[in-house]
Amino acid sequence: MNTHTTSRKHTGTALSVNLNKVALVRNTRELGIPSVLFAAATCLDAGAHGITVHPRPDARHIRAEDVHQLSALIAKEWPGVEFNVEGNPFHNLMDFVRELRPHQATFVPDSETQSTSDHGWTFPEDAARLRPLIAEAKALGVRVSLFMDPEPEMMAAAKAVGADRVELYTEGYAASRGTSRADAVLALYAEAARAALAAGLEVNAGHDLSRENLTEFLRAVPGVLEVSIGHAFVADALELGYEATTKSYLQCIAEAG
Ligand SMILES: CC(=O)[C@@H](O)[C@H](O)COP(=O)(O)O
Ligand SMILES: NCC(=O)COP(=O)(O)O
Repeated sequence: MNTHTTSRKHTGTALSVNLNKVALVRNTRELGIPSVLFAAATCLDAGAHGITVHPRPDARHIRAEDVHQLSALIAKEWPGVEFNVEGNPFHNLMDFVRELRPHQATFVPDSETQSTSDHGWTFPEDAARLRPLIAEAKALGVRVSLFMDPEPEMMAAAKAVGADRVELYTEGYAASRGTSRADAVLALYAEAARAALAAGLEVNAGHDLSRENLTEFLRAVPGVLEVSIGHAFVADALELGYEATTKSYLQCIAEAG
């Protein structure tokens, strides 16, 4: 592979592809397929702006060697692409931050055994223990994003502990669509984003975003710099392939204006 120097400069929201579920399928046999690296290269070739992984402590999907290999691949072949590593900073995430210094670390308050991420940080309860780890990651040159529920009143506290960004946990939005609460829930996400921006934070979003709900979300919620999408993306890629799926999600972002 040669170095891909095509500019990754873009306006609007960046698409970061989460490869957890490629690794989940791979891990069901000892054959090394589907390849996480091939998935990353193909999605990046198709125009994705970044790669996200969530190496959980039980290595149910993304393993430590995946994180190291993706970090090396992006650094060597994709200088303009962002690598976002998610995890609980009180479990295994800081080891990756210290060793690999990814562009971004997304702090997620998951327990070691929970089936998926299902809540954000809370303040003031989490502030004292988060502050030094956020400072350490930033001192290493790593942008820190805190996984947060859409709670406008929590955004100033997220800024106060040193976060650069918040990632709005969007499962609640996805689940509300088609219900009587849909408009109110989407309005809450917009209010949370405005509160984050007013506090001096940048805004990411993720969890259960899909081709069905992405454009509506980005039209309603201001200032979203990055969406990280994995489960629906990989499901779509099983039917459409990585290239067409990447281009389809980029089109959803473009249609948001
Ligand atoms: C933090 C978050 O919402 C997702 O990024 C997370 O990576 C999902 O984890 P699973 O892929 O293990 O469900
Ligand atoms: N931070 C969200 C993410 O990376 C992927 O979440 P999902 O699309 O797998 O739900």
